[in-house]
Amino acid sequence: MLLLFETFQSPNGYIMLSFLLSCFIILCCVHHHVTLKDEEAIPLISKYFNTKGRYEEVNPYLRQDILAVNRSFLQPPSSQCREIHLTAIIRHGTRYPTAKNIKEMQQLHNIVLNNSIGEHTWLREILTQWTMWYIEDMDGRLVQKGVEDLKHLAIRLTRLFPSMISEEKLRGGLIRFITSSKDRCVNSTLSFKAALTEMWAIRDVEFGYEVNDALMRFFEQCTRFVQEVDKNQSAVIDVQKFKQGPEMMRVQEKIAEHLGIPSSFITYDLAEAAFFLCTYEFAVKAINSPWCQLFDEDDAKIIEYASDLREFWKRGYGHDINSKSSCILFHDLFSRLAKAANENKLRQQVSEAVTVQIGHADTLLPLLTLLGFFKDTVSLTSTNYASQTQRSFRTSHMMPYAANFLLVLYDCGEGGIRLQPLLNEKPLIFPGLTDQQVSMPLYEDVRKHYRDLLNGCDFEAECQLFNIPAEF
Ligand SMILES: O=P(O)(O)O[C@H]1[C@H](OP(=O)(O)O)[C@@H](OP(=O)(O)O)[C@H](O)[C@@H](O)[C@H]1OP(=O)(O)O
Repeated sequence: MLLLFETFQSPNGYIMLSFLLSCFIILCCVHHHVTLKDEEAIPLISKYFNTKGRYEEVNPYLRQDILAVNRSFLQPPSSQCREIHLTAIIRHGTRYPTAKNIKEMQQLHNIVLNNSIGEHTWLREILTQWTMWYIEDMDGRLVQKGVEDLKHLAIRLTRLFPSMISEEKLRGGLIRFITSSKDRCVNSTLSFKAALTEMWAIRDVEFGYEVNDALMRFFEQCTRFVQEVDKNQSAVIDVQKFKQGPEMMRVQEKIAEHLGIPSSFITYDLAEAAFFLCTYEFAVKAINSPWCQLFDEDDAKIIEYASDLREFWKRGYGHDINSKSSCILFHDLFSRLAKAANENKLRQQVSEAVTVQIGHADTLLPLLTLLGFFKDTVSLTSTNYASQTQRSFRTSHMMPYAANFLLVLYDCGEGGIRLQPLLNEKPLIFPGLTDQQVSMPLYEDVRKHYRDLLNGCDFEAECQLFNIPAEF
């Protein structure tokens, strides 16, 4: 220490010390700038992006390491537990806006560019320099980020469940892929499979997939849902009322003020289009777009609620048929669990170890609702926004791009057969199941809990237009 002190006492020592000090300061600045830059890249309102949100905002630890996993979440009750079946129902990855939304974006941008409307504010000046690059042909197609979303998810799931999603099981034909026919889902399926074949350098075998819209797009085939909800404006009357209500009117006025445009020009749809431009510029291009400057946190929470209100009444607890339209997927899931449990009981190889099903937010939300997840004590309505700020039914937390609902069946030996649900790689507790202590209840207890659905929930009966109660 004395020698070191003496060294720095010398003229050369001072030069060395100042050099080391300046290196340290530069490194701190670079680190701070990089961190700041990273933070600056993330819109402050990104946690309110509903189904237009990135997966990384639901699991922020992935921003530092996209392949990070936390096996401690799995918590099997004992070391005897081994996985015997895994079903993963996954929403496609990041996509372009739909044609419907692109039209609204174009309409908004044309108003911003029209010098004969209102006057120019500094933000409007910036937005007139922004190039409208979305075209209707994009129409919801998967983007490169969406390919990466599914590849990274596939790799994380092999790390979380190495005995299930494995080269041996893939080569053994024990992993099955089912997808919606939509381009974004098919390409998400191909991305998930490509991650596995690339990781294991499998070039000699092609692994197929099944297109099954009856399962993955059941909402289109449930006649009663289509007639009574999807095509029935009165089924979402609360959404319409909220869109015309005081909270949204204020958001639209603030957007108009920011743009120097008369508020009469900024309808709900154009306000939503501005919000979507912010979400897509971030999700697709990782840009904190000037469009995001049109909203503060309060505005974003209001627009988030409007979207949740729509999903609640169209895909969630608002109408019973919303969840009953997913009966076909529910029975498909539980019949596969029953088959795996039986094969395991007979000491046979489980013929379908892993099932990967790729669909939409509209696939997952009704199923989660049918199972009772994320249910609030009070319905979301057009008049209780203020009291619903802590609601469970919040698609920004549930349903980002690449959202995934997993059901993992375990054989725990003397601990019995157990079933663990996970959403977005985090464990869920089956709602209303008595033994809340374990995150992994007995499979039989889960079946007892859902026995009414298992014995009923008949898709044909539920979805026929004149729904005659089953007992007749
Ligand atoms: O508001 P858009 O047109 O984006 O709505 C899409 C759905 O997107 P989401 O509301 O879930 O963000 C899209 O669901 P996705 O999971 O496939 O992205 C759905 O397939 C599409 O038909 C649009 O739903 P809509 O209810 O028909 O507007």
